Order: sequence, then C-alpha cells, then structure tokens
Amino acid sequence: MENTVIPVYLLSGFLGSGKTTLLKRWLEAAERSGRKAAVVMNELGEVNLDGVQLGPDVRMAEMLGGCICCTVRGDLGMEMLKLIDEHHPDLVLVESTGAANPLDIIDAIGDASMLKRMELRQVVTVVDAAHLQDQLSRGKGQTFRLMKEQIRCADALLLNKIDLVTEAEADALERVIREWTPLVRIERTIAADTDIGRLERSNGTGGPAADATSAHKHEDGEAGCTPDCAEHGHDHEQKHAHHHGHEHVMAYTCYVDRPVDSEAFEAMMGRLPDEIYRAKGILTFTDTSARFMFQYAYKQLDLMRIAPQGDVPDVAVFIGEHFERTELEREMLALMNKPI
Ligand SMILES: Nc1nc2c(ncn2[C@@H]2O[C@H](COP(=O)(O)OP(=O)(O)OP(=O)(O)O)[C@@H](O)[C@H]2O)c(=O)[nH]1
Repeated sequence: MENTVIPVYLLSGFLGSGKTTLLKRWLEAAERSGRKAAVVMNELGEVNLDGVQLGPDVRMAEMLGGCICCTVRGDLGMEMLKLIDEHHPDLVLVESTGAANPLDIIDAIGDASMLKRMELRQVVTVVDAAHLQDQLSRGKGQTFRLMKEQIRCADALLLNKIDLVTEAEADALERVIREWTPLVRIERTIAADTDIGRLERSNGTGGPAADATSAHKHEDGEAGCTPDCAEHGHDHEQKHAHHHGHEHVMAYTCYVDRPVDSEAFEAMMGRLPDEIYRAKGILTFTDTSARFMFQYAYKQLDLMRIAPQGDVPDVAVFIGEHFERTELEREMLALMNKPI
C-alpha cells in the first residue's frame, strides 16, 4: 500500500461539453470494480451543482466560486493531498471548470505529486461536437483558443454530442483535431458513453506516463502538452497572457427563494442572449411542486426531476462572456414576481 501510486485523471473540456456526464460514468465503473474514487470538483458558480448529481457517498473536494487554473489554483494541490490522506482512494478524478486551461492544472498536479505518491495518467478532453463546429466557423476569439488548447492537451478525446452533427461533419471535425494534435485517441460518443476501463488502461500519447511532471512537459521544462505547442508561449509576457486567457468568462449566481412558473422559466431561457452559453441550477416549479435540475448548454435546455440529499438551495447559475448581468437580474426578479 505504501508504495502504491494513485492514478489521477483530469477531465477537461469546454463549458457544457459533458465532463460531469463522463465523471458519473467513471464513478459507476470504479464502483463496479470495487475501487474507491475521490473527486475534485471546481465550479465557477458558488454552488456545486455538479456535485449534487453525484450523490452523498462520493468522496469529494469542492473548489467553488473561481476557476481552478488561476484563482483557486494554489488550493488544488492542497485539496488533493487532504483528500488522499482522509479517504485513501484508489484513484482521483479532477473535473475542472470548462473555462480552465489544462496546462495550469497539469502543473499543479505535478507539484502535488512531489508530496504524495500520485501520478497524472490521462488528460481526457470532452468536446461538444456542435459547439466545436460553431467555433471553427468563427475561427478566432478566446473561446476558440481555449477549446483548441484543451484539445491539444488531451491524451484521449471524446468527440461528444455526436447526435447533434452529421457523420460527414464529425469526419471534418476529426480531421481538424488531428491537425492540431495528431496522436490523440479520438472516440465519438453520445452522453460520454465510453469504455472507462480502456481509458484507464491506455497511457498518454507520448508513451508511458512516468509521472505527472514529466508526462506533460516540454523538453525545455516548460509545462505543455505537445512539443510543438507554440501557443503556450515561452516568455513571461506570453505566459501571463495565456494564463489569464479566460478572464472574459463570468458567472452570475442567483439564489431563488420561492417556486417559479415553469413556462415563464422556459420562456426566459429562450430569450437568453448568445453571450450566455451555459446555465445550470435547481428550481422548484409552482405548477408541479417538484424540484428540477436544469442544464442549459448552447441553447439546449434539459430538465430533470431531482430529490437532492441534504440542504441544497434553489439556485440558478449563468456562465458566459461579457453578458449584461443587470438584465439577467431583472429577468430573475420578474421570474420570482419580485419588484424590479
Ligand atoms: N445532445 C446531447 N446532450 C448531451 C450529451 N452529453 C451530455 N449532454 C447534455 O449536455 C449538458 C451538459 O453536460 P455536463 O456533463 O453537465 O457538461 P459539463 O462539461 O460537466 O458542464 P460544466 O461543468 O458546466 O462545464 C447536460 O444537459 C447533458 O445532459 C450528448 O452526447 N448529446
């Protein structure tokens, strides 16, 4: 036991791509094989809505209200060490916010692995096929660059939500991904349905992942994903720029203290501006008096009836780029029938 190295898997991918969906499958697979998994979750909002979906028995460290790769980056190693000391897991799964740059997280895991016997085995990037297609048609912007970076850092890549594109479109997407990162293993999935055992058995693209620090380093010691990863920058200024590359992403958390009308809610979601590309939350509806978790990613709204364990407030979290927060506040007040 003393000499066991705990494998760590990093789940990367843009907001709403399907990371939590994959995480749930991973936890189920670990449980089936009798292994104890621990999870580090990071959300931009102030409530761990992803965690609510996992149930009360999952050993979990939550890092809320900031992005793992900058504001809370320093805490990541600490949280991992604490989790390992407390729970002695057989594996650790780290789900970053979709706004995170994997390089910084890879670095932080590397630092932590100097203090505890753990190693980063895989960076698994989940890609929303339809969203990538949309971003490719724009071909620029911070979201595009961040998606590209997340893809280039992947050892394994799930081209997810394949139900939302045609086969020819998926072929075209794979060709682009291969241009960016030729060695990555790509799998097309719906609802991140993949063989977890195979994901775990394979090592990183660059051969055996000996340890977290060496598996994802450039030859010159710069943290990176592939040796030709020119975008990551090699001088301080560039590094600084890339580190803060997602500051354009903002989150607005709104606690909802009363049941709301489901039709008014759906109508409001239908009016959300393009700048808000992700939302999630828990609401109680007046017309059904049940509680629902809602998920919104790129104009697609899903509602699921839930009965969360413990004391979870009704809340709505909106994530996007430079959106009008006051406008959204007004919408939410109207939804709650409160004076504006
Ligand atoms: N159509 C479609 N929807 C999917 C698929 N996979 C996941 N979803 C839905 O996409 C939404 C976002 O999925 P999540 O797994 O929460 O995504 P995430 O990457 O964890 O999101 P963040 O944590 O906010 O970054 C949910 O409503 C899922 O049900 C898929 O293959 N096809």
